[in-house]
Amino acid sequence: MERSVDEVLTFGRSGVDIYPQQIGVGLEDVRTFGKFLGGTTANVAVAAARLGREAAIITGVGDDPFGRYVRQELRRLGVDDRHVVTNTEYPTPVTFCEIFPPDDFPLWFYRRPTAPDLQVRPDDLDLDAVRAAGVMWLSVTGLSEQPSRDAHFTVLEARERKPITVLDLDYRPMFWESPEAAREQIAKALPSLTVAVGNAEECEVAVGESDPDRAADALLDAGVELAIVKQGPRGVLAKTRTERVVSPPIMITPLNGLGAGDGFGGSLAHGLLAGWPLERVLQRANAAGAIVASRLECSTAMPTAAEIDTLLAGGDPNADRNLESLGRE
Ligand SMILES: Nc1ncnc2c1ncn2[C@@H]1O[C@H](COP(=O)(O)OP(=O)(O)OP(=O)(O)O)[C@@H](O)[C@H]1O
Ligand SMILES: O=C(O)C[C@@H](O)[C@H](O)C(=O)CO
Repeated sequence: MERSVDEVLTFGRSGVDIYPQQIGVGLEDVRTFGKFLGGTTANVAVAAARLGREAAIITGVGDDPFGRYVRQELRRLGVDDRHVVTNTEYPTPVTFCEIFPPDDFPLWFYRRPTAPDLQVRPDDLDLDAVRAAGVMWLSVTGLSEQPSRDAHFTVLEARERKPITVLDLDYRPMFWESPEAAREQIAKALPSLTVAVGNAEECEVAVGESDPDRAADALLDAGVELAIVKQGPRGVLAKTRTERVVSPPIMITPLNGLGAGDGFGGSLAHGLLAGWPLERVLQRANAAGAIVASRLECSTAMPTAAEIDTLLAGGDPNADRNLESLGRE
């Protein structure tokens, strides 16, 4: 039976992550790579699916083997691909990274002049699905160029500020002429959102504040009901108009921090839908982010609820992982 309502519907980047299997060396010296589903919003959808949510993604893929791989992998990981648009003009993008633990993970995007996920048009959208979704999750990159920008604002209009409508402040400078250009579009979007989530640097771009408290206040002033400022290995700050919660990080040995924010995001969507107290939502999202940071890749690194429980109980959520997925040869 075809599903009609998505609990978590994301909209944005998808592609293939080609990540090195040697750690601590530049791409010029990497010998072998692994192939994984990637793209921040694809990862968030997978993270939510892994936690038991019915998740789907609006995105575009090329009419090529990597596009077929993205669809196949989305389905394998529990994400519905019925809103995925096949674009015959541009290839599915690939993304490389370099892994220099504990905190340096340069990303190399191959998606010029554009990628299918930024070519999704307002006409491609199933607005009934957009309106019905429990969580609608958008990211800032989707605002960076047309026709994706119009499609994003069409989604926001259709949602009529229905909770839970989230903007991931995810700012990747290569997609923008300047931080100011991004800030202009984010400012237009913020009044239509109920949740904004980003790290301190992204908050600086979005609202001109990198201090976590001031950034959260500025996001609330701009119209959201919940503002979350992620601070990597320093944990998170979340604010509503009546509550302020600081959630400490869960210690883990980091391998590749890329995707930690997406693991956090999928778990955040799950916890907000469950209606848990903010403190529990954040604690589990932090644990999810930490687990992803301890693994090589992004999408297939997203934890199950049992793995989050294990980490929170002081155990090792990677005890049963194979060595390759932990970046060890
Ligand atoms: N090294 C780490 N150790 C423990 N927890 C971590 C670590 N890195 C990230 N986390 C957890 O994951 C959450 C999200 O990570 P981070 O702040 O790096 O997101 P991000 O900047 O959006 O990352 P990305 O966009 O690369 O996925 C953090 O709030 C934290 O709880
Ligand atoms: O988000 C992206 O598009 C980059 C990735 O391919 C990768 O999955 C990642 O860094 C997730 O945040």
